[in-house]
Amino acid sequence: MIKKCKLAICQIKVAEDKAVNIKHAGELVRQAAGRGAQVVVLPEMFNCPYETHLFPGYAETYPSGETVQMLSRLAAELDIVLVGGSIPEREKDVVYNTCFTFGPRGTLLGRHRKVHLFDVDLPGLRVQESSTLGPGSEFTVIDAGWCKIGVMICFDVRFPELARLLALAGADILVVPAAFNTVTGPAHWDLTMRARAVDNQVFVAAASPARDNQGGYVAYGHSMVVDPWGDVLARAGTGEEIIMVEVNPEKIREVRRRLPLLTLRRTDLYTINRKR
Ligand SMILES: NC(=O)CCC(=O)C(=O)O
Repeated sequence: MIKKCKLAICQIKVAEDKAVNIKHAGELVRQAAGRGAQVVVLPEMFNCPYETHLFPGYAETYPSGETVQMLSRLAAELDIVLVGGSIPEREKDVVYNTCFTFGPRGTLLGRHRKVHLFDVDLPGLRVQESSTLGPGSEFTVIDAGWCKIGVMICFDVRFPELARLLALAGADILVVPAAFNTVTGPAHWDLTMRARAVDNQVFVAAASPARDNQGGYVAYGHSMVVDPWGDVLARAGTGEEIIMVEVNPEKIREVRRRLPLLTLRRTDLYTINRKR
């Protein structure tokens, strides 16, 4: 079962230069660990501007890629669980939007490839992730020692089915490296993160890049941690920031004992039988 732990989110500004991004992410992770964080989370595409046409050029392979090497080294050196946001990852001819999580010995604890690609056509926002990315096809729950972490990458969080699967598989915290934007963020960021927490009575930790108004895609910011009751424990502004909370397992137990949603489900009714 989950133990008390300190979790930090590094809301970092992403630049064009991959090497600069890797170095800068390392500096913020170091700061978070220096403040006592045992679990540190980075945002979606933290080593690459969120521009779909750039993903293949920034992509790297596991385990030789420079970003994954840095994440593994840093997790070992700082003795932390490092949820490495996401990066473009290449395997054979396919590029994935992938989150690598490393443990205190620098070993890979889990790899989540974004399952739901962000293909949308909204007023002021057209994105087609599937033009350069392939979708993952597995769900990911990581035993991180302190807690079990279910990983979803950004758009994945809009699909309650995935969050429910992760919770039923034992996740205590849904960690969401994300890059919502200034179109959908104001309408749905808080709502969606809080909804997944309340539905599943888990913690949700959502990590965004800092906002860069000069960028082609303007990230929303406002990284946040929500508790199993839906209360927001910490919320960043739009600039660079580290937010930190203590995750207390008692909160999951208390909320589930008083309001036993997961045990009161009527799973006997939840299949559609079409009668002709
Ligand atoms: N990078 C993403 O998946 C963005 C998802 C998003 O902004 C949303 O509204 O959903």
